[in-house]
Amino acid sequence: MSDLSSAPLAIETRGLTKRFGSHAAVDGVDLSVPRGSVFGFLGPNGSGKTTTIRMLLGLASANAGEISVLGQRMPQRLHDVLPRVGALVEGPAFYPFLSGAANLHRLDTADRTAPGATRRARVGAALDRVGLTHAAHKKVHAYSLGMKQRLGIANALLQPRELLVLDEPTNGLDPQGTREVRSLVRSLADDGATVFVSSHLLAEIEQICSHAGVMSAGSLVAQGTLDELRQVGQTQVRVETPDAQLALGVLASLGLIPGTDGSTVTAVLEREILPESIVAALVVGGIRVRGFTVQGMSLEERFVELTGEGFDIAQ
Ligand SMILES: Nc1ncnc2c1ncn2[C@@H]1O[C@H](COP(=O)(O)OP(=O)(O)OP(=O)(O)O)[C@@H](O)[C@H]1O
Repeated sequence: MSDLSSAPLAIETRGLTKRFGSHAAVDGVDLSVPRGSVFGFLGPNGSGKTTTIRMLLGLASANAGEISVLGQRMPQRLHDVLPRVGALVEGPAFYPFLSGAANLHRLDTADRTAPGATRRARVGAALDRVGLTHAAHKKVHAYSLGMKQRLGIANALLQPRELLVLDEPTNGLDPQGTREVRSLVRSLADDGATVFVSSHLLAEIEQICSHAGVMSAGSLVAQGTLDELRQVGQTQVRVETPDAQLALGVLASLGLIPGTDGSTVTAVLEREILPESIVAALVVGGIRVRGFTVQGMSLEERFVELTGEGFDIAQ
């Protein structure tokens, strides 16, 4: 990558690194987030997602590496870039005894790039966008967590944004709040913004994202479209048979490394071996085949393989 600042990507990093003492919380990360994508930034707790996001937004400095956001170098072009970016990181601080609308007015007033003349209309539109018009004049302490989170997103939407960066927007929400925030994220992308959303929930990423990047212990271990991420995984063959021990022998004789739980024999399919030749060998070997399937890895299996950790797939 010769000139990072001319990249047609919404976010691009090269060798991005952040150390806390001797510990690299983010370690040589090369992110490529296409414009118009909903990019899921996935990883277990502590894998470096928030630290990366803070560097992207100029909230933390990097020890090494380069960052480009909307084609501009960060943090050098911070003041040009930030007005084009809406962010929800660690939840904005709302005054509990002010209404949702009053809080947004206050936050918009504090933003020197926000035109005062259109403030009232923009606050109304942002509340409408996140479905909070009915609660605009309710005090924030009476909001549910999901409503507070949506108010945080409304804050990010007070001005038209090309990029939205949302750090774990459904964290701590009940299933209803989670559904509300998810469908909001999906609809934000429909408006044409690039959405960069972090999560430790695989199901969430599968439901709302077009692309994903996977963090593990500070490193970006994979990124691409969801389909690309599925395809790089291994393909497995699965034979259901009462002759499991014999089938193990047949598969092994073909050069595969099979395993069995008693009635099912599985093996990772090597590229040079065709499924039909496995079926033929089983038949020739007199194996009674009750079922034969060839399946790619699910995203879940792929991510567990990549990170070496189980993911929360709930919700
Ligand atoms: N200010 C800090 N000082 C020291 N260590 C830190 C600091 N901030 C983060 N870390 C460490 O850096 C690592 C990555 O943390 P980070 O918050 O970026 O992970 P994460 O993937 O966002 O996880 P989570 O979802 O739990 O926030 C962790 O080991 C964390 O303890």
